[in-house]
Amino acid sequence: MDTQISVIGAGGWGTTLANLLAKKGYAVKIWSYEKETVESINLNHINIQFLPGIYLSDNLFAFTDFNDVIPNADIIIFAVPSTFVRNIANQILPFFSQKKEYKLVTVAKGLEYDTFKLMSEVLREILPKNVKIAALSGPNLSSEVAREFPTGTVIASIHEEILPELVAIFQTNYFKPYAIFDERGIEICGAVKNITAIAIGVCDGLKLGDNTKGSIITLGLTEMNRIGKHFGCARKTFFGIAGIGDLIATCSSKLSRNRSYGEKLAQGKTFAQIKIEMHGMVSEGVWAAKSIHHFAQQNNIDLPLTTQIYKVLHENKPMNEAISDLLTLI
Ligand SMILES: NC(=O)c1ccc[n+]([C@@H]2O[C@H](COP(=O)([O-])OP(=O)(O)OC[C@H]3O[C@@H](n4cnc5c(N)ncnc54)[C@H](O)[C@@H]3O)[C@@H](O)[C@H]2O)c1
Ligand SMILES: O=P(O)(O)OC[C@H](O)CO
Repeated sequence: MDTQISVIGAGGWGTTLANLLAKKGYAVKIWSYEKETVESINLNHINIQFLPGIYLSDNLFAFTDFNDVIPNADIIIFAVPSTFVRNIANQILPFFSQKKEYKLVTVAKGLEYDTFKLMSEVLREILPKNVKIAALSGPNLSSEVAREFPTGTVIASIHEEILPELVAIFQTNYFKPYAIFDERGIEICGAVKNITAIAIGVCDGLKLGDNTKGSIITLGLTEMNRIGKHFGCARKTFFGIAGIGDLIATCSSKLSRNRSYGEKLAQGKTFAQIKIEMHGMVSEGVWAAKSIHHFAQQNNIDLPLTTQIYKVLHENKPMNEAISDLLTLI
């Protein structure tokens, strides 16, 4: 296993992908923002904060210094939440060698909230041309993948030639990547489904019914499609595994941080309480709702679900009112 693989970001998903590859036999290096996570992985083979309960492979080595993980890597998995992507990309920039080619796979599910840029766009803006970028997205709740539950995913890139190698690297007997070319499409799907998941969590917290949730998931899919159309994405991407597949998984799962964020909110918890309960994990949909709402306003895209969730999260609109306003708009 000569390919050198590094993962930037040791949250639930970065650690899961790193461990999947380490279990395949690659010696995987993972960079963590938190020093305690590095110690937890190296000394005890567990990521106690972000992936508790999963024993990590002896082939996984954690670091806090980019110099240990970037220069010699062939494949880099970029797994920090979208809010931190620009900052971390700027930090890793000096560590790339000019003399070799890198493949970088972005797995974050969010947009840059003030510029509306996709993560691949932010990364291409900052990183050198010898870094070829791809995106990976799908119905991939980290602790299910970590427990080897059969799961599909999609890898997409404008550099078609790198896809076969990436598919082969990630493929296991429980994780099946499909290559497609609609990189922007899968990134939009990943960001937008989180808003719907928060809405479904609100329905759960308010103890509303399955009819309500079915209506909202349908609206979420419609909105995904509308935004995607604006970005020139392929319609079939939204009806594929990274679109409706991830929408169903995230909205129906007790494990989803976005769905439980909405549920906790509807149970009357404050933003501060929820933040403490999430102990460092992120709910990307909170920022996606703001970003996509403003983007839609500026571009005259009608997104009633996103608008209502934005109002609940950022303008303190009562949740019952938001759901009933929404369903009269369907
Ligand atoms: N967890 C999942 O099931 C899952 C699955 C697919 C995709 N994703 C996506 O992967 C991305 C990474 O999320 P995650 O779930 O691995 O993380 P997480 O929510 O489990 O953990 C938060 C992460 O943010 C990092 N962090 C905190 N402050 C930071 C800072 N100032 N600078 C840099 N990093 C900082 C932490 O070190 C940690 O890695 C997100 O976009 C998420 O939507 C997550
Ligand atoms: O826990 P969530 O809500 O961030 O969702 C995780 C993954 O994106 C599900 O595919």
